[in-house]
Formats: sequence, C-alpha cells, structure tokens
Amino acid sequence: MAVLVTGGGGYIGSHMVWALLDAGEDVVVIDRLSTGFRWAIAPEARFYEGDIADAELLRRIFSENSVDSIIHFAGSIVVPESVADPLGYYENNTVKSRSLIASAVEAGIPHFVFSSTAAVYGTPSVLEPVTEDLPLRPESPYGSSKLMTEIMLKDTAAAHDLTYTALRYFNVAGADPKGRSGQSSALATHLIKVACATALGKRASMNVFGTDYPTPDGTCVRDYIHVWDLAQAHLKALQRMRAGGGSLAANCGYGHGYSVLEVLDAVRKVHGSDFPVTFAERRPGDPAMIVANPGLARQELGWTPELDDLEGIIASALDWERHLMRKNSAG
Ligand SMILES: NC(=O)c1ccc[n+]([C@@H]2O[C@H](COP(=O)([O-])OP(=O)(O)OC[C@H]3O[C@@H](n4cnc5c(N)ncnc54)[C@H](O)[C@@H]3O)[C@@H](O)[C@H]2O)c1
Ligand SMILES: O=c1ccn([C@@H]2O[C@H](COP(=O)(O)OP(=O)(O)O[C@H]3O[C@H](CO)[C@H](O)[C@H](O)[C@H]3O)[C@@H](O)[C@H]2O)c(=O)[nH]1
Repeated sequence: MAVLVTGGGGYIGSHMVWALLDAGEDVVVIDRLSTGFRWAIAPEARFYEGDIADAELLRRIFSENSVDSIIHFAGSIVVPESVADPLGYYENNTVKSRSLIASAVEAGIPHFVFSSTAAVYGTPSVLEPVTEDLPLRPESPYGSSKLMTEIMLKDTAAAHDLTYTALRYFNVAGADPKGRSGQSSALATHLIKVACATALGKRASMNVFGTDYPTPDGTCVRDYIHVWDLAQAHLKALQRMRAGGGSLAANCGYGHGYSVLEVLDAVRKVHGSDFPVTFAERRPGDPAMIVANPGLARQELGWTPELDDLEGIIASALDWERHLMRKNSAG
C-alpha cells in the first residue's frame, strides 16, 4: 500500500517522505510547489504537481496508486499573514482540506493524518503544559482554519469509514540528521530559521517581536520540537491506525519551553559569535506562552522523542543553512 503525502515538497513534508521511505513505505506526493520545492522531494517518491482541491487529479492519483493513508501537510502556515489575509487562510487550509477529505471519502481511503497546530489552543488559561482536553481558543485565523479542519475530520470519521489522527505540532525546527532535507524557503519566518540565517550573515539583522509579554524575560515562550522526531510521530500514528486504533488528536512537543531570548542565546552559543538583533513591537496573533504536554502521544502512539535538545536542533538547522549557501553559490 502507498502513503499519499500532501505538501511533500515543503519543510516538514519533505522530511516525512524520507522517514516513510526509510521505513520501507511506498510514497506518493502531491504539491503545488507554492512554498515547497521539487528538488526537496526524495526521487524515490512518485510526484504529482497540483492542488489538493483538484478532485480530478486526486481521482487519478488514487486510480494509479494503491493508497491506504493520507498524511496532509499542504497548507498556509504564517500566523501574522493569516491575520492580514484571513479569507486566504480559510480558503487554503479549511476549504481545500474539505475538498481533500471529500476525495478521501469518495475513494474509501481509511487512514488520514492531519498537521494540526498548537495554535488551536491560543494562550492557555493554565501555566502548565497543555493537554488535549483544554478549551480550544485560537487567537489567529491560522489557528481557527486548522481547528475547523480538525472538526471536519471528527464529523467525517463519525459518518464514514475514515480514521484520523490530528497531530498538534508545537514549534517545529531543525533538519534531517542525515542532511537530506531542512527548512529551505528563503521566505520562512520561523524564529530558529531566521536566527540561523542572521548568524551566518545571510540576513543583516533580525527582530525580537515583543519584550513586554507576561513571561519570565518578557519574550514569548515556545516548545521547539525537532522535525525528525515529529516525522517519527507520524509513522507511529500510521502504524496505530493500521492496527485498528481509533481517531485521536495529540500534541507533539517536548514539554518544556524556551523564550525568544533563550533561543537567540543558544544560537549564539552553537554558532560561536554574536549577530545583530532589534527589539521590535509585538507581532499580531502571537500567544505569550505555549508548551505541550506530550503524554498522550507517548502513551497512545508509543512515541519516544530522541532529539530533545535545543542546541542539537539549532546545530542541525545551522548545518542545513550552510548547505543551502553552498548549493546557491554553486548555482
Ligand atoms: N512549521 C511549523 O512549525 C508548524 C507548526 C505547526 C503546524 N504546522 C503545519 O505543518 C504543515 C507543513 O508545514 P511546513 O512548515 O512544512 O510548511 P511549508 O510551507 O514548508 O510546506 C507546505 C507545503 O504545502 C504546499 N501547498 C500549500 N498549499 C497547497 C495546496 N493547496 N495544494 C498543494 N500543495 C500545497 C506548499 O507548496 C509546500 O510544499 C502545515 O499544514 C502547517 O500548518 C507547521
Ligand atoms: O524573526 C522572528 C521570528 C519569530 N519571533 C518570535 O518567536 C516566536 C516563535 O515564532 P515562529 O514564527 O517561529 O513560530 P510561531 O509560534 O508563530 O508559529 C509556529 O508554530 C505554531 C505552533 O505553535 C504554528 O503552527 C505555526 O505554523 C508555526 O509557524 C514568536 O513569539 C515570534 O514572535 C521573533 O521574535 N523574531
């Protein structure tokens, strides 16, 4: 049986494709290459260029491949961009996911893994790491667009022969330990990516967005998870559903948070030199602090993270950034 990866040319999707191939799976990718890259998709995967809402293309993919599972990464991912363009985010993340889910139901695909996000919680009402039963109160259209897809999946799973796992990722960072993929988009806005690019001189400077949050040092706190550990959680979710496990929404994070300033200090330490930072206004849509309680994923998926080390995550991100610099200078 084959696994269809939507958004397999993107940051997390390209790692997932490698993880699936490493595990001996047959892999098919659909990606419209809006933020992803053809070269980022492992050559062993079969690639279809197009949109997840193109029902005709999905029918062709399902007729040409024995797909039993979909892992759905394709979407728009930048929180402040979603505040400026909510309808664009509801279109690409919610409306198009609805179309993809309808294609899955029509083709009788039994298993579906969805890239959800910590942003579904908004700013939690408790200081402890969040569990899945807390109220879901997204603070950005991005978070709402993802929560709506979780709701569609829940209702669809109740009505049809489809089992889903929604993995609520916390802040994904780092690169494939074997150096085959990493965060490659020059437009990426993620903290660790931006800090590594600044440390290496690819950017002149960077901003710290907000220093007056109700956190120990005034900057936002996040739970940074290594992209390779995250890909392994998806493999576990697939195995569990194939073995008859039911639908589930589970956090993927490590259970401890770092402030923006702590992350920048770690980048300075790993890189070995300082770089320019500007203290700027808060960025719209940012919750002050969010950290995962990963107990459910550990217990239900049997997921055991192996790369829980901020400096290790940063070292792999720096390595990938250097690789991109060599690749670009070679033309
Ligand atoms: N990066 C994070 O920290 C993070 C955290 C939580 C959740 N997520 C979720 O993980 C998923 C992947 O994120 P990423 O960081 O790899 O982003 P990314 O932008 O690198 O990858 C998204 C991929 O989807 C493709 N795509 C977008 N819309 C499409 C469409 N309509 N049809 C076909 N292809 C389309 C893009 O070309 C790209 O290759 C997203 O759904 C995102 O919301 C990411
Ligand atoms: O140049 C930068 C970039 C980010 N930040 C700050 O660093 C923190 C982390 O920001 P990121 O952009 O790296 O990540 P987000 O927390 O905004 O969002 C990420 O994780 C979320 C889940 O927590 C979502 O799923 C989303 O897709 C993904 O981009 C935020 O406080 C942000 O304001 C800066 O100070 N400077």
